[in-house]
Amino acid sequence: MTSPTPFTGLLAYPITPLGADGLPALGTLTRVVQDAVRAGADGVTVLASSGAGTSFAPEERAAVVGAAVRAAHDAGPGPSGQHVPVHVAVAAPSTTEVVRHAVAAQAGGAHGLVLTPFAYTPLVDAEVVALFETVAAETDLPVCFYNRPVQNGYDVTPEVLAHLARTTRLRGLKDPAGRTDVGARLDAVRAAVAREPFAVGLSGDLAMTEGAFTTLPASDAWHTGVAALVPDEYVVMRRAHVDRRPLDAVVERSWLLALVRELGRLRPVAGLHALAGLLGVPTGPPRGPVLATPPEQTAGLRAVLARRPAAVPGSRVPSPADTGTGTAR
Ligand SMILES: N[C@@H](CC=O)C(=O)O
Repeated sequence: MTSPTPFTGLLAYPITPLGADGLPALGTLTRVVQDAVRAGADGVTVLASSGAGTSFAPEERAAVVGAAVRAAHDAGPGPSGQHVPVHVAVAAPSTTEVVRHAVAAQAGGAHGLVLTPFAYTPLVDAEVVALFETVAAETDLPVCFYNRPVQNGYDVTPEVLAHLARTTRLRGLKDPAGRTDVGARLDAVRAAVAREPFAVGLSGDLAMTEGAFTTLPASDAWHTGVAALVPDEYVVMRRAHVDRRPLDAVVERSWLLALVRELGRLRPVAGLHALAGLLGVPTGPPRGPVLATPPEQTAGLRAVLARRPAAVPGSRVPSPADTGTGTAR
């Protein structure tokens, strides 16, 4: 990373818990966000894919953003000694709607935006650039590019990132950790954005957990939905990865690997809701068309949870090594 950005460190992406009425359960969300912050997460992103952001109406999104911002603030300072930032994912099928979400997020106290280009037909560079530049003209918030090449049919190039880092407040990338030649990709992005404040981050729990102590290259950030539900173990793994202390992390890493492999057998968001329920975080199933995980498919998750390490000593103690990569908010 070339200089401070808020998209740095371990960034937890909570589900949006739902009540029996099908509406966002703000008390439960508050608890999830506070647990993640107190465990040592460096930031929180609501309403992304784990949080099923595109399934909520504007007033529901505003309530989620407000609850998350309050929760993160009330949880006290994070590892950097300052309150952790809350980012809001603002994907929508039209630029008008993205801008509306972005403006609302800023009004609701968000500290950053996470934006993935979203369309039925894969977009081209000029359309993506126009989208990000339009958002930048309407809000002051820093933006993280959420790159989803498989799902969106668009894979952002280092050149487009460099352009946007110059012309907008693009300050980060969330890129798949499982892509081929991820190390070369990160190097190419870093070289392209070297003149701007920019955090090069990864996502994909399986690739990150499998590779954390072997092939996974160093990155400024990990973006993860699983970390929002089991933050203690994730904080330990991230810090061990950053500090290159593999032996300290082996218990948590082994357990997380088993957990993410089980989650990989389930549908993505529904699997996180099932995990939440098993962890005592009350939530209904995600909104349709996503279906709830059938109870008979949760045996593997139950077995992994039964083997959860009893305690994660020291996981709530801030590590200068993790914040020393330039985090500043
Ligand atoms: N891709 C996830 C975060 C990483 O696990 C999301 O958008 O919620």
